[in-house]
Amino acid sequence: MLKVRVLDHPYIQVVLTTLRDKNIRQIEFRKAMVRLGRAMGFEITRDLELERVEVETPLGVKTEGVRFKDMDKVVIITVLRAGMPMTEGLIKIFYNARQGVVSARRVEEKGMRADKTFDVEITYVRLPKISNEDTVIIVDPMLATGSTIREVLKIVLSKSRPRKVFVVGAIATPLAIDRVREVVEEYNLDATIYTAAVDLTVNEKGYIVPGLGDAGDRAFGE
Ligand SMILES: O=P(O)(O)OC[C@H]1O[C@H](OP(=O)(O)OP(=O)(O)O)[C@H](O)[C@@H]1O
Ligand SMILES: O=c1cc[nH]c(=O)[nH]1
Ligand SMILES: [Mg+2]
Repeated sequence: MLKVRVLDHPYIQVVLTTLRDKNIRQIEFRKAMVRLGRAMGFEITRDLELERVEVETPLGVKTEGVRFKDMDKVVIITVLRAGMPMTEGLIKIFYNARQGVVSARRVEEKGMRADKTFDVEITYVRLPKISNEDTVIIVDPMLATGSTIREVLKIVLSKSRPRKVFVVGAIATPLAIDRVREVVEEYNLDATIYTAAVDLTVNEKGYIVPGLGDAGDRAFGE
């Protein structure tokens, strides 16, 4: 089953607004993407299981507290290149995560097909071992036509069957959400999309509208 969580924390919405602003330059954009990743990671931990623990304070007194049960069962997979700054933020929260990368490029030269799909070129995949107890977090800020995330999900699922899959993006469209849902249903996954916004459309070139432009180019240069 697929859940979709639009993270409406004011801090997240403020950072998203910065990212949308066309006047923000490369370094500021990349730093904002790192902040977004960290803030979203913070919110995503609401969905992690807690367990009660007892600790003793320096005053020699025992007190009850909590810890995340499965913090050491998290794998973060970054979709290169635009996912890198978000991962830098997320890893501050999921500090024990093992990490993998999938290098994916939407083949924009061929254009978007009538059914709003792109060819996606996957040139490098390097994943750690993923067990069926792990939560896999896939990071790509832009879920536009969903062509890329669909291919990435299929690659990850061809090699593993994690307990949960979290897809983390800055902006998702309903079309991309539907394409993720198709894969989730095909593989009978427990999955959640976390996004800071849902923008309704893509333009004729497949860019999210209003969106924030080309996330990879804005963070790293055209
Ligand atoms: O949902 P889709 O229509 O597939 O589009 C989304 C993809 O496009 C962007 O990557 P891009 O191919 O521009 O690579 P980059 O990260 O290197 O810029 C973005 O980071 C997603 O991976
Ligand atoms: O709007 C979009 C669509 C795909 N990739 C991006 O970086 N931005
Ligand atoms: Mg790009």
